[in-house]
Amino acid sequence: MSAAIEVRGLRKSYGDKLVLDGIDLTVAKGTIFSLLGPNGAGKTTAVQILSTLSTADAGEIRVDGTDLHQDPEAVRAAIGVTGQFSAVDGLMTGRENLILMADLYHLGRSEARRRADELLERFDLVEAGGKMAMTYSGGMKRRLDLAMTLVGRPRIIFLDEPTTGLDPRSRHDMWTMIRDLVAGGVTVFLTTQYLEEADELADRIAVLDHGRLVAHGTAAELKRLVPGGHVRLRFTSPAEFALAGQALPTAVANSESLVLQVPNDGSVHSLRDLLARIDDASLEVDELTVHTPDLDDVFFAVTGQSTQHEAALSTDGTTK
Ligand SMILES: Nc1ncnc2c1ncn2[C@@H]1O[C@H](COP(=O)(O)OP(=O)(O)OP(=O)(O)O)[C@@H](O)[C@H]1O
Repeated sequence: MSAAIEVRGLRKSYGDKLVLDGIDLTVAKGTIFSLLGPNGAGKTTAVQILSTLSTADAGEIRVDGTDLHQDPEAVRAAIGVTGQFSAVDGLMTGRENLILMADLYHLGRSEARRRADELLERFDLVEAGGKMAMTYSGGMKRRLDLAMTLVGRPRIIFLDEPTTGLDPRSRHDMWTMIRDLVAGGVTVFLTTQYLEEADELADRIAVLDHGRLVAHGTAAELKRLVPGGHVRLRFTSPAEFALAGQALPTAVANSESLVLQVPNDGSVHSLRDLLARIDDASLEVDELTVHTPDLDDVFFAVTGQSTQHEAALSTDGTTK
């Protein structure tokens, strides 16, 4: 069985700026693949090339078994793209937007209406279907946008940052819809800046940084790339902090924040052991938190960038 997407040696520059520097990737049919990277890493450029909207400088690309250079039309017929910029016309109702899209696929009048109603139902837009799209919330617009992408029944869908700017509730709704799509046999190529999103959804993840894939694998494989977890102990008194440093010699100390990071795998056994040592030394710990490696750690390890900015955005839901 051939892969849904196969890319070898993909390169792209804008002027003298090298944006994609020899990318290789394979996306299996019926899976969610996530291309993860910070702002400006080249994610949108990759999606634009794979979806025929832009051309590569070099590289071999097969989408749905078709060589993209030889037959871009066949590729276009197999894919759907939902980008950061919506195809939704705000002056038309949701239903009219869907019917217009169905007309572009020459579905015929009654089939177009039937398909529009089916998609309104599926994306929880039945009530909103008769209202102008400009009155929709951000989450509703994204759902309509995705519904419009599905009118042509694509086998492969490119979702470019589908939840950027959505509040946490709408983001979770979108995740459910993406999972449902894949359960129906569709392949999803998802770009995101949110580690949590890739962790939740993706079967495989590739991390793009400065035009190169710096890591790839399942979320679990990526997490294994970084050293094990730790327990973070925070103290209020510098004297107590110094004593703790002596009692726990393997800890990494930050004397400014009075924090010790003690290597620990987070198991009950090793936590009990650590608590016993804290007790034996009669240490007054102000705060104790257990930290197991997550994709944030991987991201930091492979790109050298902190994701605190993205993490903050992913919880408050504001736009990037
Ligand atoms: N048409 C263009 N002309 C010139 N430079 C471009 C063009 N499109 C993108 N770039 C540059 O290429 C780099 C990668 O951009 P791209 O939009 O692919 O990144 P991204 O990972 O999708 O970022 P974001 O998360 O901000 O969307 C950026 O430095 C950008 O300024």
